[in-house]
Amino acid sequence: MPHTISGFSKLSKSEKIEWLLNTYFTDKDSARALVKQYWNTDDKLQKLHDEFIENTITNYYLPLGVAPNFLINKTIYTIPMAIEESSVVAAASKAAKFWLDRGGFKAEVLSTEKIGQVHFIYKGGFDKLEAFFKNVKPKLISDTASITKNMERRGGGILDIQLRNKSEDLPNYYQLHATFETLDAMGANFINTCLEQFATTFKNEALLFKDFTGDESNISIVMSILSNYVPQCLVRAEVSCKIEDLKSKDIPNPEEFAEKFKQAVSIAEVEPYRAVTHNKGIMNGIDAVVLATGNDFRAVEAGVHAYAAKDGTYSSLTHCSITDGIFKFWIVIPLALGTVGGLTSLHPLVKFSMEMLQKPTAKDLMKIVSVAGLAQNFGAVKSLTTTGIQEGHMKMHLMNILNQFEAADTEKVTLIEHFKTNIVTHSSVVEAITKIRESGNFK
Ligand SMILES: CC(C)(COP(=O)([O-])OP(=O)([O-])OC[C@H]1O[C@@H](n2cnc3c(N)ncnc32)[C@H](O)[C@@H]1OP(=O)([O-])[O-])[C@@H](O)C(=O)NCCC(=O)NCCSC(=O)C[C@@](C)(O)CC(=O)[O-]
Ligand SMILES: NC(=O)C1=CN([C@@H]2O[C@H](COP(=O)(O)OP(=O)(O)OC[C@H]3O[C@@H](n4cnc5c(N)ncnc54)[C@H](O)[C@@H]3O)[C@@H](O)[C@H]2O)C=CC1
Repeated sequence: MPHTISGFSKLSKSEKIEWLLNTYFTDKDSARALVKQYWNTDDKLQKLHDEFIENTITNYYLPLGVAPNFLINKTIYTIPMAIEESSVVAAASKAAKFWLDRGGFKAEVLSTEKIGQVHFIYKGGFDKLEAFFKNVKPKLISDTASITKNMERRGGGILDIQLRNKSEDLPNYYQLHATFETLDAMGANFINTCLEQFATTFKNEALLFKDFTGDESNISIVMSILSNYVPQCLVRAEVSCKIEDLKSKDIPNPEEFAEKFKQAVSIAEVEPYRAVTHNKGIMNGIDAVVLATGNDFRAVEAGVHAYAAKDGTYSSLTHCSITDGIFKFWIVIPLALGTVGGLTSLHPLVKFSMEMLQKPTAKDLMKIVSVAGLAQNFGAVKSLTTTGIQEGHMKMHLMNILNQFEAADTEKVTLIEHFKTNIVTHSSVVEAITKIRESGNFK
């Protein structure tokens, strides 16, 4: 019967593993061997990974794939993608190759402003609070001088602090709503440190403000934290070409394709059930690059989906137009990314990815990630509106099914050949593998 434990965090790594094995596993030797099999043989490298998080017992691998041939604003990139799902890297690569001959991707950063808030409770008149805020605002800024000095030297720092009255939404609730420029850093730690200093100064100065009476001076700070909703940290990526230039092996009738593609995007703009899946397809590309470059994918996910719902209904992040014979397809998304800080200079494979991306600035990375999302969506919607998604997806997923059945290399060769001309479904693969095994040819 599993039991709880106190002081688990203080145990050594081996002790933690032994506790787990004794508590949950019947075949302890196999479980121990598995955990250890995933340790890196280089002890120093393993220690680095152990120390990224807490209570580490082993490593959890994800494949790192690459999608070549991305032409973005006249530069060619090979994009690193860390993802577990088959066909994503292939679809991105295929879309990159498709647009390579059609002018490539154009991307531009529209804005780079990050947001943080001090949430507080104030019991008194708003006029007095406003007067206090005006009075204390310069000190809020000056008290953070030691924190912001380096960021300001680089050209960033605190952009503004506003007082916001939210008391109609929640009794006595107000905010300091601050905006920041964090340049090549995602900025979470910088922003949170500034906010906590704002909170301290704000609370202390309120106690001294002579116009506050009674309860008014006793401001209660609820919390100070950055927002992962960054609608003023936006990037736009686009592809476009003449409709007739869409013609290719898979697109024999470009007019019909363009219309149907645009309809598919329009459906995702108005129908939330479709929009969620449409955007999931976009996030296949975005998350994979965000992960490969050591960025915070939870922060990106939360911010992107909030942006998709900004007009009150969850909607598509991409858009399509056909005007004067020109097919245009674009994405606008908020992305708070870093190319310094966080894991970016610690994880060896992140450093490798950054070098492959030609050492991007945060703005460069915003463009690359938005393009990965757009390309991914192009690949998925192109398949959906032509062959259907299963043909390509299952072609790539075939290897996973074969591995589930522990197919030998010889069996794989035969079955891959067989499925070049047959439809891949889970049951058709099971049937085929059973058949060749029963024939006794390979085992
Ligand atoms: C899967 C493909 C690319 C096959 O497409 P294909 O036409 O069979 O590929 P091909 O063999 O003719 O190769 C053409 C190019 O595709 C790429 N490619 C092709 N195969 C590979 C491979 N093995 N490894 C790496 N790259 C590959 C590669 O760029 C290659 O060029 P080359 O390298 O030969 O010069 C195509 O059918 C496709 O793009 N399908 C869409 C798949 C997709 O979107 N998958 C995402 C997962 S499904 C999902 O989660 C999202 C979804 C669909 O629900 C979202 C939504 O609903 O919107
Ligand atoms: N809600 C959220 O999203 C939260 C996220 N986090 C985590 O915070 C981390 C990111 O925080 P950061 O403050 O970005 O990282 P960080 O704490 O590593 O700081 C990066 C620092 O790099 C320095 N720097 C050097 N060159 C710079 C340049 N060119 N531009 C800008 N800064 C430069 C700055 O001093 C900057 O503060 C991520 O690991 C994230 O997962 C932490 C708390 C909350």
